[in-house]
Amino acid sequence: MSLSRLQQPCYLQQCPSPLLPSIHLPCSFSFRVSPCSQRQRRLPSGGHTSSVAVCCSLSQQQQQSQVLSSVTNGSTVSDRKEIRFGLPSKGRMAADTLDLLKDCQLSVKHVNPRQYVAEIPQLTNLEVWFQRPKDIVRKLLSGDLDLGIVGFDTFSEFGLGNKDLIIVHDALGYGDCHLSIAIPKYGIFENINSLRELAQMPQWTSEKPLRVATGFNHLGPKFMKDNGFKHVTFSTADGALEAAPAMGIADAILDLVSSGTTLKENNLKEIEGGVVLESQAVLVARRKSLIQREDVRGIMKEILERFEAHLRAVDQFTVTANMRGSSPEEVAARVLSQSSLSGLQGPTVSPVFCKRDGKAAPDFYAIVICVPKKELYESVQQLREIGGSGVLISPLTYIFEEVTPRWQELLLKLEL
Ligand SMILES: Nc1ncnc2c1ncn2[C@@H]1O[C@H](COP(=O)(O)OP(=O)(O)OP(=O)(O)O)[C@@H](O)[C@H]1O
Ligand SMILES: O=P(O)(O)OC[C@H]1O[C@H](OP(=O)(O)OP(=O)(O)O)[C@H](O)[C@@H]1O
Ligand SMILES: [Mg+2]
Repeated sequence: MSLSRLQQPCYLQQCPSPLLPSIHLPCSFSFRVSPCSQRQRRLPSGGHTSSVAVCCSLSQQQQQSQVLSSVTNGSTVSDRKEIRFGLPSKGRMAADTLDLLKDCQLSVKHVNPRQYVAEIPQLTNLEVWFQRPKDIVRKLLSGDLDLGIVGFDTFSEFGLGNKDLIIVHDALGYGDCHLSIAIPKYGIFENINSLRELAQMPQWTSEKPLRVATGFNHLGPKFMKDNGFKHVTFSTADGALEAAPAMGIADAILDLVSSGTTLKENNLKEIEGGVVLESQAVLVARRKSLIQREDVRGIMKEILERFEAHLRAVDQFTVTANMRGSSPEEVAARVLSQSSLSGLQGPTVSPVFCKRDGKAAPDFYAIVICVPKKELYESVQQLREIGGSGVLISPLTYIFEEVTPRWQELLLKLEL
């Protein structure tokens, strides 16, 4: 891997309009695209990138899409040969992402936490780039990354529904949270318990709109508009949004919730119909990379198969038990009569031979089944009821199916 051949990444910066922190719908933003290096960057065509400034009255989404498509359709996509995988550099997603890869025998070799490039020795020609989640999405759009792992919320907020981004695995099993609107429990909101009631409050007028604080400047306005809010303004901040109502800066907030503790501690409540989306970590890819490069598809398939096999296994135990019986069929029928013992594809029943009258004869049968972890005790009880003994429980690491369902779905999405 030659790092000297790597392009300097291109930063897409979102510059709040002078109106901020109060953004009125339709939001007005300006965006600047500039190379991160001081020098101008040579393009494969021999041209140079230059700063692009967009500042017009288009909606935020239209503006962002326009800038992003000029980046994507333009010339930032290099003819590099490496495959680039973006992983969260810090925050909630970082450690769990590395753990998942490790559990799938794809450990990331990362010598120094301040170094942003690493490798997965099992996957040749793959570079891991550690980036902030929102930058992973932006760099997938600009073609500077091919694959990535981010939260679905970040994917939706910064991906803007762009068709060049594909979700390859939508449930990696960590980073669970939801994006939700929350209002104070007190004052004029005391008896407001649904989004409908909030929208119908007579207090909101064009002179005095509902003020929402959010870091989700794309999803927030879209959600409120889709839900019939006419008089609403948005302000933004990088964190601690829950303070905004008590500070008198906002009436409501739209932010991520997982345990709900931050809302509770700040005297805020969620309301019926107020969930914008449910989120967890997702594996994403750039459509063009998958379509144009067989090697990207190959690596994607391997990562996806390992993820699927591991995530399918992680909630299951292997259960082995001995049962007396007259034949494998009779033992199987007894096992299948129990709701918690049907396993993934029915039980494996093997004769256990012992010596009887000088001959080897099946005396009892060993059964092997997979049971969901949360049904373990129930399964053991059912096994005992049908004559099972010597029950052994062991963890399950992978379940590889004949075909990987999400890979089949991906090929369909790619029309390949
Ligand atoms: N309670 C939670 N609050 C925020 N994010 C959560 C929560 N639970 C899970 N997540 C997930 O973690 C991600 C946030 O991670 P992190 O805080 O590192 O990123 P960020 O806030 O987008 O980055 P930055 O701090 O650089 O702005 C979210 O996008 C979401 O997918
Ligand atoms: O439901 P909970 O489990 O309480 O989690 C929700 C809180 O966590 C996040 O904030 P974070 O901790 O990232 O701090 P920040 O707001 O300063 O970014 C999020 O923005 C909420 O404030
Ligand atoms: Mg954060």
